[in-house]
Amino acid sequence: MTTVPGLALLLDGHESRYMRQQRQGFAWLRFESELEREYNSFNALGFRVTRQAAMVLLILTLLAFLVFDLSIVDRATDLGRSVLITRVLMIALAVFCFLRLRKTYDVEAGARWTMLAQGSTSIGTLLIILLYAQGHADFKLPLLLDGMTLIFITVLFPLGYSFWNSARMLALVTALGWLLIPNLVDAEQRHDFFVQMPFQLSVLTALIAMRYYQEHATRAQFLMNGSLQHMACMDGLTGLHNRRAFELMVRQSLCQANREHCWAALLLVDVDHFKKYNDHYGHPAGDETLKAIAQALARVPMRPLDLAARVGGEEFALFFYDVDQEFAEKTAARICRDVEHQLSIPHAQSSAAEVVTLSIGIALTLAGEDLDPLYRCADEALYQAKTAGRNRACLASREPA
Ligand SMILES: Nc1nc2c(ncn2[C@@H]2O[C@H](COP(=O)(O)OP(=O)(O)OP(=O)(O)O)[C@@H](O)[C@H]2O)c(=O)[nH]1
Repeated sequence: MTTVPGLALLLDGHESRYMRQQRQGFAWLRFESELEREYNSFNALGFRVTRQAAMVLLILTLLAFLVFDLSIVDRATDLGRSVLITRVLMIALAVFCFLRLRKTYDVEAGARWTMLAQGSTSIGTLLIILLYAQGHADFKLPLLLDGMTLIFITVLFPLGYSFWNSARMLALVTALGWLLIPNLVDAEQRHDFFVQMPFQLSVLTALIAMRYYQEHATRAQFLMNGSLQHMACMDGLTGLHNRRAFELMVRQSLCQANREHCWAALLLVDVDHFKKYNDHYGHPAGDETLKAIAQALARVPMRPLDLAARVGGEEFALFFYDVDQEFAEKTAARICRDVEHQLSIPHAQSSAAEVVTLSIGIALTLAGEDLDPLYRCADEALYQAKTAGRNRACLASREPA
């Protein structure tokens, strides 16, 4: 599988796991474990409607067979009764599967359910094939295998089972079918059956090959979607979240903070005298400095809802969930210190220090607050930090709600 050159170029240095998987290839139709789980839920959602439609079709077909059987089968005989009982059981199983499919949205439950569904599909398929052969034997009809092929198409395509699972199921069902059918039919039908076997084998191989390419294409589409989504949320220069993704995630976290009655802090971080830095050292050096600062900032958020993002040219933002004023002030002071003393990037034109420094505006949430007023407050605090001499953090003074 080749990667799309344009995307690879854009993601230079910040390769997403989707792009990495695309580069590594997936000829065996398997991704690394976390991505595989994500793909399974993507696939399950994609096939939800077709699976349900296939089950409805199956139920209707079985009902039609039942009506047909009721008109031709002699209910007084053991065979007649067993045919009807089997049909009713198959309809009950199909209805049960259909109801389960309607309920199963989440993948964890789906994974447990898939094994049961695949097991019953295999048994159901084999039963249908054997009943079909038995029926042909009883009524002395020529034994055609296209019915079997139709069932295989259903197993391979609309049910959305993975390539490997459907290939295993079909291999097992075909082997058992080929083993058992010759014992159910008479010599003439057995002859028909053996004549048709090579044809059926080639049809089956072609179907499985088609399923392989279909799954490969679905996986490629999944990786492409993931890459594009990743790119839409990521800043190309630094690899941090971009402003759009940051705002989206912070808004969600603020809703959660309101529900859980906890505090959150927004830190707006701005590089001091960056225009002078660019003018003096050149734009490429400016880019390298932004990357180094971004790397330092990316190490600060430690918990799942904490975030670091690049929200403007030389402006970054940090969000911390469920923290207090002391944490926010200490963290901001530590960031300023680390960039000044540990990164220690020379800045001959700065009035704040001899190295690149940061100014930070801190704002803590008030109850029920949205991002916009919080952002404005952090921006005002940042302005205070700038006017107070830069290379420092200022906390926005706020009225409690
Ligand atoms: N190298 C580089 N420079 C950028 C990038 N984005 C924005 N800038 C520069 O960042 C500079 C920001 O300058 P100003 O907004 O005047 O702020 P400043 O010079 O940092 O001054 P203070 O913020 O007041 O300390 C501009 O010169 C922009 O060209 C970028 O991606 N790479």
